[in-house]
Amino acid sequence: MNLFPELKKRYSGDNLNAREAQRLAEFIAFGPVVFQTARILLKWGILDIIRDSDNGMTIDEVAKHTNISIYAAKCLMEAALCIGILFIDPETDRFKISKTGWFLINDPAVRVNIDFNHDVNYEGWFHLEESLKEGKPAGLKHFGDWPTVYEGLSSLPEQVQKSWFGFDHFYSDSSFPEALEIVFKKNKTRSLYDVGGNTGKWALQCVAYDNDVEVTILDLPQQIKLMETNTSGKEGANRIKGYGINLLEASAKFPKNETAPDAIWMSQFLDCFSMEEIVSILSIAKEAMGDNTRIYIMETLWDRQRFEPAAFCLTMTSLYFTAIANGNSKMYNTEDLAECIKKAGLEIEKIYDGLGQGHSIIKVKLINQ
Ligand SMILES: C[S@@+](CC[C@H](N)C(=O)[O-])C[C@H]1O[C@@H](n2cnc3c(N)ncnc32)[C@H](O)[C@@H]1O
Repeated sequence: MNLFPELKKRYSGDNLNAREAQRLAEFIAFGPVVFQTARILLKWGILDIIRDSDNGMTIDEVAKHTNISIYAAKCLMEAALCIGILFIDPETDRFKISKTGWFLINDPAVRVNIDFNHDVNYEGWFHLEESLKEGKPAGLKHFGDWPTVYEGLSSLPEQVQKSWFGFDHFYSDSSFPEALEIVFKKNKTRSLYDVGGNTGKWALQCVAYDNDVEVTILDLPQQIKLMETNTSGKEGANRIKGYGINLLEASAKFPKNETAPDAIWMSQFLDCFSMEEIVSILSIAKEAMGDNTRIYIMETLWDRQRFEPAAFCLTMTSLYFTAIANGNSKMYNTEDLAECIKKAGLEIEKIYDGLGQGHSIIKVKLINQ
């Protein structure tokens, strides 16, 4: 595998000594309670008050300030010590926030991931084994009886929707400014199909970027309704059209206008499908392309991450796709997507890396154009 340098360094070889390896194995064994302890420390504001204290805090002080029992404070804070969220100042014997605690409080990506994992994934991952064996999202059952999470998105409980969209938007939103430059400045785009356009966030940015841009959002019919409510009355919304479609249906076709679109945009979309389905969707897209049309695939490809924690998040997120989303898709690497693009009879023209939180854009054209 052609990994980016930091990943290659980290993932080539077995780099821990025996004691570190044993500790990591126990960290894994207690993974669920490590997660819940950290989440509760954040939710109850315990990490905040310790950070804001002048000189750290004792267990009794935390119990008093947060109105919890000394027993609860002791359990949480002793566990936090061993997890590495807190440390004891050797001079004062008081608990202080570690660097890891600081990231838990301040890193927006960590907060989004905690909410996503607690509200959307936590219970579903109990069914990961079944999902892997059957290629079906067995962990989705407790939310509803849909074949994939996408049919259920608009009817998920409010808090679950909030965390799902928070996760989805956090990653794509931060890449949109650079993506706009690539799609509209480096390439002359006037008409764009936004495939899997979701709530219309990208489409709104496209029409605001340039007064001549027209966007058609292709998404599941129930999602199009949500998008229309979300975009209604906003600047340029009259240049956004919705097109309800299930791209997994055999008869699915992109809308056919007099001229082919300049751009077909797929952001965080192809990761919702198996490789076989991706080939089929790209083949459908190909039918709608003209010589000058380019497909822009924006994905967080885990092998192209500059920083290892990002690759970690992405390979873990793959298992959300397994247990909750659809049972057959993942966060892909470059090789996988390149294979699908080739099988669909298309060609990679260029790959732009390092957008926002670690997105790449694969620009795709018809062969020999
Ligand atoms: C992960 S979201 C991506 C949203 C957005 N493009 C972004 O970058 O934030 C995937 C989108 O694909 C849509 N989708 C999933 N399965 C689909 C299907 N079979 N046909 C059409 N759209 C689908 C979902 O409704 C959802 O809006």
